[in-house]
Amino acid sequence: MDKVFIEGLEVDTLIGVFDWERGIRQCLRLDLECAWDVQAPASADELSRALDYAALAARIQAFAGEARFLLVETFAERLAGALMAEFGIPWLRLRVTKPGAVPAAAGVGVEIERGCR
Ligand SMILES: Nc1nc2c(c(=O)[nH]1)N=C([C@H](O)[C@@H](O)CO)CN2
Repeated sequence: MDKVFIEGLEVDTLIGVFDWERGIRQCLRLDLECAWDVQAPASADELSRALDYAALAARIQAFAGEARFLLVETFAERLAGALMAEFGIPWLRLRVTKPGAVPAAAGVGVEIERGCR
């Protein structure tokens, strides 16, 4: 299966369950893999047939800018749904890391897979 991916995309968003988290913005780090045929855009050498990773990244930044979720689970689910619907992605794996949440850990978060390969 071919994939288009974005690795280590950092976004600022309002996220967290505690009162002190509702008044600040925090960084999330996103790793995204999307099933997408690479042969067709490669044979035509045309961006219009490719899954445009720059457009994906811009949409993710806009989503994070408006989001106000409590849980990283909710952030991941809603973002995955939006990207699949808007870009026609049949399958994706999305990992959302909240780097500062547990100081003794390099990162904590969730990873989800949605759709069919
Ligand atoms: N499974 C989760 N556990 C926790 C979350 C979360 O979003 N999903 N969030 C918090 C707090 O917001 C924490 O990140 C503050 O440091 C705790 N556990």
